[in-house]
Amino acid sequence: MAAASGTGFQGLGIRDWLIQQSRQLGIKEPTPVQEHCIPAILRGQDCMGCAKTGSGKTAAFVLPILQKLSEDPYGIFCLVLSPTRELASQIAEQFQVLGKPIGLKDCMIVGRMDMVKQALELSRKPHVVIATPGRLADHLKSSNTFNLKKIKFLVLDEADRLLEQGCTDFTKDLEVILGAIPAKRQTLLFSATLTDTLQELKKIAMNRPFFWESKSEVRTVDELEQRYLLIPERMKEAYLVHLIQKTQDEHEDWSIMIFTNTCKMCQVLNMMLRKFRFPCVALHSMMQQKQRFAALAKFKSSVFKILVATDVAARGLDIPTVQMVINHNTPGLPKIYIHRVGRTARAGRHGISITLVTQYDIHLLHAIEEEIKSKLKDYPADEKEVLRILTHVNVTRRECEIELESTDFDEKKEINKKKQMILEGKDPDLEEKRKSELAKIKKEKRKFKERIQETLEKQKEAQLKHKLLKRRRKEKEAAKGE
Ligand SMILES: Nc1ncnc2c1ncn2[C@@H]1O[C@H](COP(=O)(O)OP(=O)(O)OP(=O)(O)O)[C@@H](O)[C@H]1O
Repeated sequence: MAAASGTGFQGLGIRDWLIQQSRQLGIKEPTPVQEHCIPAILRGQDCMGCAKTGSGKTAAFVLPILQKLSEDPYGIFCLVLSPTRELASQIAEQFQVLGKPIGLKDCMIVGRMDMVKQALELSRKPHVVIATPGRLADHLKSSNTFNLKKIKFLVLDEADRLLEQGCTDFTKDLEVILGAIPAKRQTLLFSATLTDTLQELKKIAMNRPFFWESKSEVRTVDELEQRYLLIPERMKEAYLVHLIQKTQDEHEDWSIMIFTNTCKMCQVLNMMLRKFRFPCVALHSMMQQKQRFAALAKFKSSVFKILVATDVAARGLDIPTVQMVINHNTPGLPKIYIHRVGRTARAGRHGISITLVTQYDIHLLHAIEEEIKSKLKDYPADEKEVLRILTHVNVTRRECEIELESTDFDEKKEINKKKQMILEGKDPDLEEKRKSELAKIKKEKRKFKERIQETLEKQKEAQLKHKLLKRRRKEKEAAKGE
């Protein structure tokens, strides 16, 4: 990985015990984001760091926080927020390893895990709390056995995701959390894609933050080979099977992450690839949390070399063995593309990404290229081979869909949706009614528009006929006159 030129971590003010500890993780020379952000954080400034995927942003905040903690240890000293439970777990691991010499006590507060156990851990005043916003807000609302009134550091990892109103909207939970922490604190915000939400983020970091952004024009790393494959929609899965087979034949030791856009598609692809005897596991938000952690652990340890995931795995996950990312769907937002492909080619390693693009997605590909300031190259696939397996793959995929439909997968999805609404303080039945009324109004509007269109067209037709008749009449009269 490109190390910064300078006098190493010592020159940045990091103490020897932390330098020793970092070495054990292969962190020897600071990367540019570390070189610039660590001194600012040690000086006591708020900090916003925007650097490419896999460039060491986590250590850029973990190291100075641990150093400050070692000078004045108490609990709860630091709160880190992450958009996903898997990422929270990874950050907790970095804190544990680097903070071992000072006997760091950390605590992870994430959804779908035992709430009572978590409340007990919080009451024991850990030094660092790493949390997803929803679950932490629940604890703050329901418990008085802990408080966050003395925290010195607030970290928002993947800060732009925490602020945007995507399918999981964190803004209400953030309000609760920001209301429970002191105004006098250091706020640290990191992501590979901060710039869209810069103004909102600046409001959270109140004290004119130190802002550092990597200079390079291209927004993905040089070590990443970015390819695309233009294919017909109905051949997507056949191409996917072909790509995986080819990669496994040529590079036995590679791990592959496949991203797709829905939980259902993720489940179907996983089932289908397993029928072709590929060693794969799935990761999506409709799985139980224990299953999610277990799937990720199996993939990380290379027991399974293929992970089929939704965007729940797109940000932050650091798995060095991932050499290839396949986008089963072209991401609708360039930002999501940047994070997905950033799961490979990390920390200076090489990697390849292949994005499947259908006839309907070409504009998305152009938007991605414009945003990352780089052109993707065509991937040469063996079309004959794909045609040979096409029917078999499509039949297998259909079988998996039927198999999944016979389970309660869709029902579970509905139940999860309702649960989410209740948590957001909405009444699911009322919402349902509102939705169907809205759909009715839309339908009526559409019919009305269609009727108007029809009338206009009829009028136009009549006018044309009238003109035509007039012209013919004139022509006849002219002929008679002659
Ligand atoms: N100074 C360093 N030298 C070598 N390796 C490092 C250094 N700092 C961090 N790393 C390693 O680089 C990898 C990527 O780091 P990290 O996960 O912090 O990236 P990131 O910038 O947060 O990426 P993302 O935007 O995808 O979340 C990790 O395995 C980490 O241990």
